[in-house]
Amino acid sequence: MSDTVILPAVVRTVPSLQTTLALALVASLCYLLPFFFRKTIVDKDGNATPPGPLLRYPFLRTFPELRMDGWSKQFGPLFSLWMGNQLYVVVSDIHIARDIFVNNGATFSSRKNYFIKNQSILRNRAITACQYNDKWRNHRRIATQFLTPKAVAGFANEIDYEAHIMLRSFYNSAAKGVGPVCPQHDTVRYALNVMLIMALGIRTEATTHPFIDRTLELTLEFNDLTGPLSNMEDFITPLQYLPTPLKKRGRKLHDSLIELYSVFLRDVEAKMKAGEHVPDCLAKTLLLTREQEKLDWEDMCMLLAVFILGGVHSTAGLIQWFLALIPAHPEVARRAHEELDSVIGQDSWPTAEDESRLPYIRAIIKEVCRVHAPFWMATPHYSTEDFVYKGYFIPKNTGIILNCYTLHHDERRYPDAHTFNPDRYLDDHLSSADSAKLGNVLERDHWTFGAGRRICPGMAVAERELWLAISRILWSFTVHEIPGEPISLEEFDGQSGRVPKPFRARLIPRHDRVHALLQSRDEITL
Ligand code: HEM
Repeated sequence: MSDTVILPAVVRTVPSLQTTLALALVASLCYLLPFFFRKTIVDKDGNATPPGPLLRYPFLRTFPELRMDGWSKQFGPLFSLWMGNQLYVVVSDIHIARDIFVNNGATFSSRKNYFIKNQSILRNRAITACQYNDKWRNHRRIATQFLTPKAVAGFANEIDYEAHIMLRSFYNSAAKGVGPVCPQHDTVRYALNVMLIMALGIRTEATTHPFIDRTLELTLEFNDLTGPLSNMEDFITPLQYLPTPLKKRGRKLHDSLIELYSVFLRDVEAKMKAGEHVPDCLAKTLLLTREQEKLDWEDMCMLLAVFILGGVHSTAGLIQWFLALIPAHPEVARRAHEELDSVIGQDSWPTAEDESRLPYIRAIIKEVCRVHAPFWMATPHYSTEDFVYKGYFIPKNTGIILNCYTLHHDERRYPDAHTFNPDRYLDDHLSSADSAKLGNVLERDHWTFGAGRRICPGMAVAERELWLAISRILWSFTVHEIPGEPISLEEFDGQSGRVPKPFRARLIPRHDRVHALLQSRDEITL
């Protein structure tokens, strides 16, 4: 008998090494590709999510609005975008914006629970990080008591005074028009003081006050950690379990915010207990109503913090944009000066009440807001139900982006949109807050303050600050570039909230009354 072993048939069918590797590769690709490529979701009636780019972009952080603008032209005014595991729908048309954000606000007014911004830093507080729930309603109502036009009018003297002090500081630091002015610090201090007065009943009485630097440090850190589309950690869940540097910074920022605002809150509390006078401000209201409103200590600190985080760089940035733009537009400055000289004259300067008499200056401010909206994609909203819009499926838990950049450069609404041209607003007599309520969305001035139920509650105070600052700068000075120091009109990339790159300018007093008027008030302590 032969010793030959006959192998069973099954052994002969074992795949070769190459085949095994190929199969493993296909299996891995099947598993991995969905992490890199878009997925179209279809509802039970066959409606699919809007079209959009093929790849997923969890890293889209620098100037995402320019990418969005390109995609809106490629895929249409309602397109979708995947950031890692998160689907976004991007709205780039004003009619769709009204339908989604305003008419269907019940579905599109929540916020994504971002890991860094909402869970780590703000801990679902500070209004902006609250989901669409009773807590958000409650916190927004409490803050709004200080932000309605009527409430803001109650702070008229204080805001007027802070505008005066900012102008005086420009004048003094410019050595009466001879030297250069670097407007960053004074504009930020102006907006900061207005927020501090409303939130805490205090102001920084010196330009070198350490609180200015500390607040700015924390605000810039917040801006850096919380882009409008946010971070990889928000879109790639496993990263949340790793000790990433961003995670550490987020936690540290949370602790720093609580620590800083606790000091102020305790101070107000101590004064109230001691029976000392505390001016009406948010902190006082919070302490008086904390039980009735069911507020914990972190709720109160974060409500105070959001006045500074939301209301300082946004407003200051727009004033800086105005100062950066105006030297390049002498014709605009000339017409503004003509209007001021004929309506106000040189014996006094513009007040809040003069706004309706100075339509060209109001138009300049609206145009600055349009051309340099600090939040080009507002703050994305989040859907809480499945929704079908004109045959497109928008699933529950989709991020909704208001693409302000594209809306503000729509040639049908803003002819010659890339040109700075205040004339386009000459017939617009409304405040931005009133304009946002217009039934005809084509007449809304701009979308810089967002839309729908989440629209910026700080509009009235921001508009008053912008008005007093810009009308008075125009009344007091002509603004010039310094020879050899061209002012860059490039956006400076704070992740959330764009300001110009730091620059210097010359502010030359326009007439003899400027000196006397600016020196007529001194710094005070509150
Ligand atoms: C020119 C200055 C300002 C600009 C351009 C601005 C812009 C915005 C934008 C775009 C949003 C998001 C809106 C949306 O989700 O649709 C927002 C929200 C918010 N803003 Fe402002 N803002 C400014 C000033 C202020 C001021 C002075 C405050 C003062 C407290 C403030 C407080 C807030 C708050 C609390 C939210 C969150 C609202 C919510 O989620 O319900 N903002 N702002």
